[in-house]
This record gives sequence, structure tokens and C-alpha cells, in this order.
Amino acid sequence: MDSAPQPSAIERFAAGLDSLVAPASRIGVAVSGGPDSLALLLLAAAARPGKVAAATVDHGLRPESVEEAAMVAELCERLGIPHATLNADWTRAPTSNQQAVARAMRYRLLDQWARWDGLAAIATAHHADDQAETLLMRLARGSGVRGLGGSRASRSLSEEVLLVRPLLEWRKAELVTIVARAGIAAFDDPSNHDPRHDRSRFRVLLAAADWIDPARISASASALRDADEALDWALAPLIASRISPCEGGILVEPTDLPRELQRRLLLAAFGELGVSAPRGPELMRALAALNAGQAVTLSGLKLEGGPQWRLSPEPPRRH
Ligand SMILES: Nc1ncnc2c1ncn2[C@@H]1O[C@H](COP(=O)(O)OP(=O)(O)OP(=O)(O)O)[C@@H](O)[C@H]1O
Repeated sequence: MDSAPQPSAIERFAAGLDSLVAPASRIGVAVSGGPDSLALLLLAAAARPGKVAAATVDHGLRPESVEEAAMVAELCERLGIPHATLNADWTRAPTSNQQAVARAMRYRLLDQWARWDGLAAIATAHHADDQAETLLMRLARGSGVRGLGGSRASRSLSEEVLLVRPLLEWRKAELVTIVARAGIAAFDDPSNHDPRHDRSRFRVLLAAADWIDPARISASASALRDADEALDWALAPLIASRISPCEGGILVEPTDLPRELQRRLLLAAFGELGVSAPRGPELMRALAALNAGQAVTLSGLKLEGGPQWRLSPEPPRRH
């Protein structure tokens, strides 16, 4: 079957993938059956022959999902690529926040599969148009540097497995062309057009504004991701030198730090006490109070301000 993308596309993809995962390593591709991940499959199969396996997660939440997984399995068989269908095993199918719950399940299953099959990394097909949608969505929610940076090209999925996104600089139209040229019919997930999802609304908005170039927005997201990584790099020695244990809690030394580093230091202190991060606006209010020398309670902690901040578990309330 001659479904291989153009040599220039394979070369471009291979260069990007090799910068994320060592060329000798076997990788897994996450293929939903949509055009983006089918293009990823074709590119990976051509760029790393014999070192690619594919998996489709059947979330069991839409009646068509069985057929979609079977179609990807059949295509992989024709391409000579090993394929696994990973079935979500819900003790209780999610009723609220379904997309986020399904995503968490998907990454868990993909990670288990990668470890079982000895794959160094899982690749997903997130692309520049996704990044642009994410940035706009998060701007509309008032996100900070981290949120606006969108998806990273590489992060750990677990201790043994990397999650890589080798298509972040590719446009969706390029991926659609690769699949169409190969004569493959992709599935269309109806939830991608569901106006109840923020992402669908921003997709429509971007498509209608032909004066906005998603690749430029994606370049901004990439610059913000670099800035976010630089801030984390600057924070690491501050965590070691400015957070210390004290009787019944921990002390934080915030003096002279810019507000964004104070904010990250405070988040690190929450982490050290085993408390998950509070919502952004709540954290900003607490930060202002601490800098004004006040005491506040947040996420079950008592925070006392001043030149040094003291964080301790909130005493149990008396009834
Ligand atoms: N059912 C699936 N089986 C295998 N891979 C999938 C499945 N759904 C999504 N993926 C992978 O994840 C990529 C992103 O998919 P999609 O944009 O639908 O997910 P998302 O939930 O919006 O993104 P994220 O996972 O970053 O939150 C796809 O291109 C594909 O590589």
C-alpha cells in the first residue's frame, strides 16, 4: 500500500521526532482515527520503520467508538504496524466533566500499554491549530504564563515513559492533506463541533477570522512555554534556600522577589505540605494579603504574612 507521505514531510517529521526521542527507540502513537492522528501514524511509520506501534483507546462512551478502533486496527494491519485497542474499564462511567475524565483514563491506559510493550515514548497528534485554540481559550479565562504556553513538546507520562508531541509546529491543513493523499477516510469526532465545548467555539472563531494566523499564535505560545521553563529554572534554587521547616509548618522567605516568583514559591510551599494548588484567583488574593502582613486561610492551611510567611495546617474548627 503506497500511503507514505512526501519525502520532504517525512524528513521534517523525522528531524522533529529525533530531537524528542532517541532515533533508536521504539515509540507508540496514539491514534483516535481522526485526521490528525492518522497523519501522525503515516509520518511515524515512514520516519521510523519497524520501530512504531499504535494504540487506540476505546472509551466506550459513544456507540461508534468500537467501529473506529476496528478501522484503525485494520489500517495498521495493512501498514504492517502492530496495533492495540485499549478498552476503558469504568466502574462508573463519567457523567460530569466527561472530557477531562476520559482524557485522564486515556493517558493512564496509554502509559500502561507503553510500559507493557517496552516503548520509550507515546506520541500524540496535537498541532499548531490546537495550540492557537488553547492560547485563545486560556486568554479568555485569564490564565497566567503557564496556562498560555499550551502543551509542551515533551513531558514525562510516568517514570519510564515520555509523552511527546512532534506535530506542534504543523498546521492541521497539512495533516489533512497527508491523509487525503493516502486515500484514507478519517473519522470525525462529533464532540469536536459541539458548541458546548469552549474549544469548539474558539475553533469556529479562528476559522472565521482569516486575518489571524494560528501559526503566529502558536509561536507566541511557544515563547511563553520557554518563559515558563525559565521561571521554573530560576525557582529551583529559591525553593532550596527560601523554604524551611519550622515548628508545626514551614517558613517562606519572600523578601525582594518579583511577584511571579513569590507566587511560584508559595505554590511550592503548598506542595511541600502535600496540599494541592488552589485556584489562580484565590492564590493571588492570598498573595496580596501575605504581602500586606495579614493572615488568611486557604485550602486547609493557615497562612501568616509579614517579612516571613508561615504556613501551617488550619486548626480544626470548634463546633
Ligand atoms: N481515543 C483515542 N485513542 C488514542 N489516541 C487518542 C484518542 N483520543 C485522542 N487521542 C490522541 O490525543 C490527541 C489529542 O486528542 P484530542 O485533541 O481529542 O484530545 P484533548 O483531550 O483535547 O487533548 P489533551 O489530551 O491534550 O487534553 C490525538 O491527536 C491523538 O493523538
